[in-house]
Amino acid sequence: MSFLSLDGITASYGASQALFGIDLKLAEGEVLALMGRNGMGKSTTIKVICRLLKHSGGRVEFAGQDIGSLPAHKAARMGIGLVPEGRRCFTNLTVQENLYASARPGEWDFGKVHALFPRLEERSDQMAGSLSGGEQQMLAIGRALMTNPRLLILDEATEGLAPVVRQEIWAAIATLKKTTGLSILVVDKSLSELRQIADQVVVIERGKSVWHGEMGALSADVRDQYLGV
Ligand SMILES: Nc1ncnc2c1ncn2[C@@H]1O[C@H](COP(=O)(O)OP(=O)(O)OP(=O)(O)O)[C@@H](O)[C@H]1O
Repeated sequence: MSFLSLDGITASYGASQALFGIDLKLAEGEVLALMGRNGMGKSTTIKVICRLLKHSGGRVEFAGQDIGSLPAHKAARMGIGLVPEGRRCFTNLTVQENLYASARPGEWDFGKVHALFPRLEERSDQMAGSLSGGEQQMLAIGRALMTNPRLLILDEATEGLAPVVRQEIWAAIATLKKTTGLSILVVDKSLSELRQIADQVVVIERGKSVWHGEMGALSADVRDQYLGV
């Protein structure tokens, strides 16, 4: 049974329709890459999963439950942890306060987050707004982990970061895959890194899911047609 499943999801921003039929399945413990060119509907799909945007049609299930009528805070409480595009940490709180603010009981605590990102321990008392972009990204991931999610969603987690920092973030995601039973949904454009980590891929084109399958089966034709790589 799928841990997360979207079936025929449609959604709009006011009068402007952005999703025209998204189907997606993610099994427990797997990593799914959501791919597609700019503006195709990846972030909108994530908003529907996190209940930040109401869908107009279709069905969204998480952990065996229809979550279509839940508000965002209840979806979060069920175990959906989001690392949003643009990081969005509390810039006027310290690193430690940021982590504390999102903490919920479970195995993820300060110690585990610090072990994953030692830099966050070194910067504990520093204001989040004074961190580098990469450190803020680590903090955003740390914050999501402190909620003790069962599904971690990363929206463009490596965008705009220097190559060496991107590698640190990818290494942390690989560690999460290897050492936890977390299900992970990742939106990113770097195919070479996604290849190392994703089990499944869903490709979105103009608000519709047009291809899904195992990462190893993502052919050059599909890449040419939908990803432009
Ligand atoms: N708040 C909004 N109000 C109106 N339209 C929006 C809003 N957010 C996104 N859209 C539109 O919905 C469509 C899908 O956007 P979305 O951000 O989901 O794409 P994306 O695949 O995540 O793109 P990117 O890779 O550039 O982040 C686009 O046409 C976009 O212009």
